[in-house]
Order: sequence, then C-alpha cells, then structure tokens
Amino acid sequence: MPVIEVRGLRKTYGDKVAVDDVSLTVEPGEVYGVLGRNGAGKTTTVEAVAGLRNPDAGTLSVLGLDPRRDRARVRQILGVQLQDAELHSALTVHELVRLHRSFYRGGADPEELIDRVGLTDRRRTRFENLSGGQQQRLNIALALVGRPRVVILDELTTGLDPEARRGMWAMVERLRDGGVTVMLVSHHMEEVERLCDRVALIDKGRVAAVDTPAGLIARSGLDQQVRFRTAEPFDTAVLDRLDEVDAVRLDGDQVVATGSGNLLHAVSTALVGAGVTALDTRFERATLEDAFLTLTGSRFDGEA
Ligand SMILES: Nc1ncnc2c1ncn2[C@@H]1O[C@H](COP(=O)(O)OP(=O)(O)OP(=O)(O)O)[C@@H](O)[C@H]1O
Repeated sequence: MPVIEVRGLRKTYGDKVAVDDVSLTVEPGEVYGVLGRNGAGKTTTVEAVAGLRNPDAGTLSVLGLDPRRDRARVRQILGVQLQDAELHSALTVHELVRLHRSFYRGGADPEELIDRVGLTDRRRTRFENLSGGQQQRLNIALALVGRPRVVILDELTTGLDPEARRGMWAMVERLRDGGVTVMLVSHHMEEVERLCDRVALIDKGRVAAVDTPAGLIARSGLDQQVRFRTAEPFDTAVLDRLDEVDAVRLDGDQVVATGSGNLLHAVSTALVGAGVTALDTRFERATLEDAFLTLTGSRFDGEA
C-alpha cells in the first residue's frame, strides 16, 4: 500500500486555482521531494495531505486513511512541519515539546529531541525569544515528537545557517534509515538532489514530471560536457566518431565535447588511444536547477 496517495486534487481560492489537478503516490520509506516555483501549489498540496485544506475535488489517503475524515488517527502517524506554524509564544522550548508530546500515545524523549535539533542551550527560552532559525528547528522537533511513520517537511532548512542545515539533512537521512517516509517541499536544489529518492515537479498546479533527481536531469535533455586543452593540435574526428559524443567545438584554446552516457570515460579513452594528452580537463554536467528551469520553462516572472 502506498504511504501517501493523491488523486486528481483540485483546490481553488475564489477564482484563483491553487492546485489544478495533482496526482502522486509516495511509497514506503521514500524521501519524496515536491519542487516548484513560488505559487505552484506545493504547500496547498501538502496541507491537503495533512488534512488542513478541504479539497474541491480529488481523493487523498495517508496509509489508507482519509486525512480529514480520519483526522485523529492520521495525527498519530503523520508529523507535519509547515511554514509559519503558530505556537504559544510565551511557552519555552521545553514546555512546547512536552506539551506536544502529550498529544501522542507514544513518542520521543523531549530532552533527546531538543538535543537532536540543537536547542539544548535554549530549552528554557520562550518561543518568542528564539531566533527565526531556532523557531524553525523547534517546529521540526514538534513534527517529530510523536515518532511519526510519515513526515511532511515544508521548507525544512529555509532560514537555517549552513551548519544547522547540514544537521537537518543528517536528521532526514536518519529518519529514512529508520523507515520513516518523508515528503519534503523545498526550493533548495542541493537539498533535493542529496536527500530525495524521487521528486514531483509541480508547475501551475499540475505535476509536470515525477522522477529521481538524476532522471529529471536526464529528461531535461541537457548535455554533459568535457572541456580540456591540448599542448598540440589534434584531429577532433577521434571524438566525433564516439557514440557518447554529440558535438565537438573549440572555445578559445579549449576543446569542448558535449554528449551523454559515460562521456568522460569515452573521451579520455579515445584521447589516450590517439596519443593526445589532455590538460586541465573539466567535466560539467547539468544540475537539477538546470533541469528544473528547462522542464518548467525558463521564466523569471516569480509567480507560477
Ligand atoms: N488561503 C489562500 N487564499 C487565497 N489564495 C491562496 C491561499 N493560499 C494559497 N493561495 C494561492 O494559491 C497559489 C498556490 O499557493 P501555494 O502556497 O500552494 O504555493 P507554493 O507552491 O507552496 O508556493 P511557495 O513556493 O511560494 O511557498 C498561490 O497563487 C497562492 O497565492
């Protein structure tokens, strides 16, 4: 049974279509990324999965339960960290974690959890006196306090410094190792590439593609390239005839071969075979960000 199943989700606000038609399936133990431009409908989708939005159309299930009808049971298995969560601002870190712990039948040890998100020295600080990044880390702790089997993390590392960000990535990896299924909304390409097993690309309220990060890069049709210099001129036909090479061009004193497959290996081997010594060899490949812009159209108009 899939952990999360969304079929034909639609949600409008007045005449604004936030989610047009989204279907997706999250399998057990996956870290499933949800990627898209601002306003693409990501948060609306995950809030609907969490039972916080009432869809206009479509069906949703979390481990076979309906997020709205079976709200109480879903709360016991699903942890949610959302952007802009509202908390009792006069309570301390420790009090908030204990309070949220009391909502669950089983759960994490509050002190251990506070330590895991790096807030031990802030445990007696009121929520309102935490920095933005510390509030964010507390929200993540609260999403995990019930030891959920499924976690939704919306903008996990926004506002976190690089060290805290890496700490959160390690935490997601530990969750995955422990068999927890994670749905991760993010704008951070490195984060998505590093953490996600599969990614749904949401564009204008629809799913534009679902694939592994590497699969999305491959689908975008963007090339890899090998760039190098040689001490002596050579006949580029030795590269042109390779299956992996689509084109060879000169860029100043550099040779640039573009193509696919095991390009670097093929070019290196051919050069060695022809007795050509390559200098300053650089291998460049398309990133997830390149693929994202290609697959959703390269507009920079902000809104989806
Ligand atoms: N409560 C609301 N009332 C009216 N419009 C809304 C509401 N919530 C979201 N929207 C609109 O629905 C669209 C989708 O919003 P959503 O927050 O789901 O996008 P998103 O992909 O999460 O964006 P971001 O990356 O900026 O967080 C946006 O155009 C947004 O302005």
